[in-house]
Amino acid sequence: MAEKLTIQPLTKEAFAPFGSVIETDPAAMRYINGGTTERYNALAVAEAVGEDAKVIINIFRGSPRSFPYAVGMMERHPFGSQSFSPIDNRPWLVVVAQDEGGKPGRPQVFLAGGRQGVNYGRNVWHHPLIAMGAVSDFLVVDRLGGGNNVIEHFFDTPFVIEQP
Ligand SMILES: NC(=O)N[C@@H](O)C(=O)O
Ligand code: NI
Repeated sequence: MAEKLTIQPLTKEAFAPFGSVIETDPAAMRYINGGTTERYNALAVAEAVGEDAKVIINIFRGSPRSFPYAVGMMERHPFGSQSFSPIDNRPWLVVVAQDEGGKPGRPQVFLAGGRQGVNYGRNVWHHPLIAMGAVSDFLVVDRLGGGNNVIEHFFDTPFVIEQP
């Protein structure tokens, strides 16, 4: 029987074990350009290590997932971080897990607002992009380089996310 996963709101504090939240945090803001621009500074740090490693900027166009949704696998990127920032101002889901002996533990699900992005730290277990409601574009900053940068784990029994 698939275990149901609860959904919690995405906050900087709750997400801290997994990475950073990319949002207009007043604590990170300073005025630049003669006061015409608010700079929300250093919300996350992109990391790229290993052979020929580069930080790259991408757009992912995610098709909406249908619910109830089965979380059957998680992945991690050993050579770099990976960030997702929504372009279409639509809520989406972030699914992460702590590492337990080299495998993901019980997934944790966060509901991200349309103006909230995340940066998964290097090697953090996460589920691939889960867009909701309509085809949604995300600005993605991650790593290009040598070696295999994706490790996947498939659960013996999927977990399930009911309709958010
Ligand atoms: N495959 C790919 O680049 N995407 C995944 O890493 C993901 O987290 O969506
Ligand atoms: Ni990924």
